[in-house]
Amino acid sequence: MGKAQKKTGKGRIDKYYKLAKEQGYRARSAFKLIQLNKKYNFLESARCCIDLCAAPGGWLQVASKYMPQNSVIVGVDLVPIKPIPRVVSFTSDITTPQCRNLIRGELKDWKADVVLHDGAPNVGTAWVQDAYSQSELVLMSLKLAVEFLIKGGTFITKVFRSADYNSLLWVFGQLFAKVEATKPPSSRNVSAEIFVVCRDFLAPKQIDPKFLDPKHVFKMLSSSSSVDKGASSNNFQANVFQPEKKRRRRDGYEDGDYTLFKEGTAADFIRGMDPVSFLGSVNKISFKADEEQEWRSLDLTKPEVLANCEDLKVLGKGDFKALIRWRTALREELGLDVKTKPTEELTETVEVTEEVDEEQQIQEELERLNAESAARRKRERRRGNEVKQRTIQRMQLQMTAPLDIGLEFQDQSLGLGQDDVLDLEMSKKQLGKQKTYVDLVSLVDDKDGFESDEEEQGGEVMDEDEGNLDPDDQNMKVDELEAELDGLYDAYQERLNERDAKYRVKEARRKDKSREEWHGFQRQDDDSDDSEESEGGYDVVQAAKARFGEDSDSDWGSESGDDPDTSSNGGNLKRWRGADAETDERKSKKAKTEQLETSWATSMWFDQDVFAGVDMTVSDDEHGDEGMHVESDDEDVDEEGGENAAQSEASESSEDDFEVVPPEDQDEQMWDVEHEDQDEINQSKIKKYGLLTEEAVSIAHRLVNRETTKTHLINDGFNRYSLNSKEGLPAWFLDDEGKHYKSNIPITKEAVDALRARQRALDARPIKKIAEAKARKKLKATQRLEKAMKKAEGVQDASDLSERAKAQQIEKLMRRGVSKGKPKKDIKVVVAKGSHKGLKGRPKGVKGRYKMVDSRMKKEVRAAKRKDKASKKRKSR
Ligand SMILES: C[S@@+](CC[C@H](N)C(=O)[O-])C[C@H]1O[C@@H](n2cnc3c(N)ncnc32)[C@H](O)[C@@H]1O
Repeated sequence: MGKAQKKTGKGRIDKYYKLAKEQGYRARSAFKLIQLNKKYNFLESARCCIDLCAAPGGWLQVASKYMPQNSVIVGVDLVPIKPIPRVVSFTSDITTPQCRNLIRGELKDWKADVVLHDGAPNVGTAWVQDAYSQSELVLMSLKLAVEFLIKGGTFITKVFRSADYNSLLWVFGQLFAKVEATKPPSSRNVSAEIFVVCRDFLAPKQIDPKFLDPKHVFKMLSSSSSVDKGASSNNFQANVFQPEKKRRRRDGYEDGDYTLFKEGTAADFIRGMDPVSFLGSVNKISFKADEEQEWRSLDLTKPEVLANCEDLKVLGKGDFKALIRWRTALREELGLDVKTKPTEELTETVEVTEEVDEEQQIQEELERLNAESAARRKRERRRGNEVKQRTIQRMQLQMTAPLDIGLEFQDQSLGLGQDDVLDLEMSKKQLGKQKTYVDLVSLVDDKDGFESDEEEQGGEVMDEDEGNLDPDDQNMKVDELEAELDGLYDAYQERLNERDAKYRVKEARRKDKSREEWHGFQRQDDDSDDSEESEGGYDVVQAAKARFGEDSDSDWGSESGDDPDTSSNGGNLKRWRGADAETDERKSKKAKTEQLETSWATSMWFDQDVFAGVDMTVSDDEHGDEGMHVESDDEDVDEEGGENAAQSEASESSEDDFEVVPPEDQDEQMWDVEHEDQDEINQSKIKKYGLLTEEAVSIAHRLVNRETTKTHLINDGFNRYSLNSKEGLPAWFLDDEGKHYKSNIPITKEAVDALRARQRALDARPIKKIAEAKARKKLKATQRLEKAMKKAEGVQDASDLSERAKAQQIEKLMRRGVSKGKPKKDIKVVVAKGSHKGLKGRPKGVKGRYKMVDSRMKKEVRAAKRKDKASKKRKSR
């Protein structure tokens, strides 16, 4: 595969660009004509050629090169073309009669053999030109071509594959014997352009003007595709009352209509037969005529109606309906309509006026839409509940972690492929057509007005719908919506956090306590030299070291047990011997603790609003276990358990023992009681880790240097950021405020340097793995020594040995005890080179253990390792 083409700027440079430069063509498009001519050979025999839309003149250069000497070549373009030998060029718009006259003036009564057209609307110059679509330009060039082409002549034009393409081909087919569409290799694949080569001009005596009239040629098409384009009256209706996703006018503007802003008169609206499509097609309703001015001053023309008439593109469904109601009332007032009976009766009436039918139609359509949307909401709610139930079941079966619930929940709510942002657009669609969401959305995209209304489709609130709901229902809906939005936000946060590597590590540690801290080695039995099992920890070892002094090197290993009271070797040994039984107990406790943690996390999770209303049965046992969790003797768990216990205790006591009393003083609400214990937490953190932020260190420096006082600091604490009530504010808002709405405490260079120095000191510590390896080594040494001592005791007690023999044996044992274990046997590595490769048997001159290696083997070993690693990775996924 070749290199991908760059798309922008100089990146557009490609083979043909370079070739054009080399060969002196003004545009790379010259090669398109060269290639077309190579295929159809129309230039060599041509005596007269007209190039429409010819600037900068690449095609003219080609024509001049390939056409016979003394042939006539005329080029026209909106922009001036630099002179080219043998070419006459002028500046004109090919859609104007002036251009036609200029060509006529140049050719006199000559006819052209070839008419070329490579035009494209000049996007970005004059907007009217922009709007003039390519297809219309093609039709205009055809109009000139049929006027100037000789019978049997060739017309070559560029068209874009669009909705108009077939219509154009049909017209070409009426005027030329052979019509072929082709894409020369130099035309970029990414471009939708295609060249149509029309040969053998039929030169009919009479050409039906409709063939060259864009209104006529593209009419069929627009009517056939009107459903798509949203241009038919039906669709306008749909646009107003059931806005569909806005479709851009990719096919260009409507015939003869090149403006975006349209004004309609009130008379048209009132007297017209299709008020709904009228509303969908204009931007403003004006009151200019005398009659309209009178309507304006009528009582039934309320100020809201007038305001609505000012800009229809910003109206919602309710506003449109108000306008329709106004129209009906006015028509009745003017005597254009008779007052109609209720809908049920109307259905039985056969002779109803057309307008009444229409109103009724709208009414029915609206009712149908309301019913549909209600059913859809219900379906969605049911589906949502099913998913929640399923997730809870899976949770109970421990098939999923609380985090997964968020993801599933978010998946089903946000839809697929929307995980980069908190997508309000999707959420509001998913969450139904609720008023709250409109409020939310209006914050975001109100500017788009009608367009956004259309794009939001069902998202627009059915004002009357809401009006029909009783307030309780509405409140419930709003609560539901808010809860779901909260859930979505949580899931979004979850997702953000999960992308954060630090958070992932934290989570992994939280879930797997064994990863959090290394707890040293667990004593298995005396002979075991497997060091994988661990209990104790480097930190504990260090602490023990600190407690018993650095000099007792051989002792500290034995101190690594959990019980600090056990200070002697003997005591530890006893502990270790009893460790088997204890380990089982500990394991079961640990498992229980983990289970408890999960259940705590689960209950926390299900405490969220979003699960309100879902029937969840959590067994009492699980709750009851929380107490145990607190009592767990595991150090780390204890810490968390303490917190959890405190929390659960607080919540329990608040539920059982206290009655919640609404605050008497409004001011009290201003205080952030939720984080009352934050100071304590901060203090304990500072005690444990020291000051951690530049701000804190800066303040500390200032205090030490007497640049500030405690009172000052307290006074500074009362600022505009400190007394904000957080009551009732959504979580996403508070999060955002937490990030940005806070005072900036100045930091000093010294503070930053101090923190950096501390960090460097921390980094300079031996890494955990080294510490672990050292500790392992020491543990083994201690084990060996103990073993030796035990054996020595046995030797000492032996009665059949002389004192001398005993002494010798004990010495030997002790030597073995303090030695570094069995020395590793030396294995010689013999590299098999040249003729030795692949030879079996001991190589000459090599004594002892040996291993033959060669380069092939090295590669194979490496490959095997690679494969092993890859398969491990796959398995772990
Ligand atoms: C792709 S360029 C033509 C390149 C030309 N074939 C060449 O090889 O140098 C399209 C040209 O169409 C011209 N054009 C667009 N609309 C026109 C119009 N209404 N009348 C005349 N020229 C027009 C633009 O000015 C532009 O120069």
